[in-house]
Amino acid sequence: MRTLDFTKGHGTGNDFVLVTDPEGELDLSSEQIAFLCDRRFGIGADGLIRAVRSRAIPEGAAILEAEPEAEWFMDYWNADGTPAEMCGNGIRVYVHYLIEEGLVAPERRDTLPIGTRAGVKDVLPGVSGYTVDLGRWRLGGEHLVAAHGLDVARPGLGIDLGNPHVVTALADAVELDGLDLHRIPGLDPVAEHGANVEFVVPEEPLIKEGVGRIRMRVHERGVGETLSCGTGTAAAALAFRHWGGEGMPDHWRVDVPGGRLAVRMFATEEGEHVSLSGPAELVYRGAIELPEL
Ligand SMILES: N[C@@H](CCC[C@H](N)C(=O)O)C(=O)O
Repeated sequence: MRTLDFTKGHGTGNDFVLVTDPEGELDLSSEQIAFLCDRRFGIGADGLIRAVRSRAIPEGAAILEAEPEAEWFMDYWNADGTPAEMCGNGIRVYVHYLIEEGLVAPERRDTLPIGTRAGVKDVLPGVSGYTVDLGRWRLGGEHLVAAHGLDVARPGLGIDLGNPHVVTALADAVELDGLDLHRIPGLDPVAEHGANVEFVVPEEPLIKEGVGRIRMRVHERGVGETLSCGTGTAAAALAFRHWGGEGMPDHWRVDVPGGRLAVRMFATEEGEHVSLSGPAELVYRGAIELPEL
């Protein structure tokens, strides 16, 4: 058995095990990752983030050719041991971790470019949290979404933020609170690579002082229901703006069971980007015996 040092962190209750592996020497299997994320037998988390230098992981080495500044790569794994392209809460926690561990130099504390499987994302440390530019997004197809607690399947809109989402609007808070997300929502048609499924309702009023306000619950691909999903909140805000049409704001406040996140859409030379702002916390450090699974 090996001993693995780890740090536990979260962003609005979406929690992660973080491990440092600068030279890419830690060969964690999917089973070991699922063990570490298990809340009864392991540490417990929604996902695992390996801090690895971009040059030490094949996906990162490819990124470095275009973005030599992206020294660090967020190697993100869901709790079931499957890799994911992006994590909006995880990347804020990851940058906080890099800073606290002294893995990035103080003069690099402006915008930090981070390699991910969904390309390089710029993260900006702020006074009360971090803002990540999630980059370009794409509208996808329509699905019918079935979930326990809903009488009939509802329409859902596919949105790609590097990772896949399907967003469904519900009638009201009673319907949202009545959902049982222990079981995976059904999608028709099925999403080719699976999807994170967001259920959303408007707050009353929907728009206040130029800010759109919605509430969301999520079933994450590879995890189950989580207290928050950063890319999911961006997808939910984008879907609501799309459905609302003219007059919808570019600033959104999204309440999730674990807290509150801010989403903003803004123009860039390459087209519209969407950003996500919110807190990042590190809560404890420890060491665990890692079984050879
Ligand atoms: N919680 C994350 C998303 C993590 C990955 C997701 N489960 C997937 O498989 O795409 C977030 O904050 O964005």
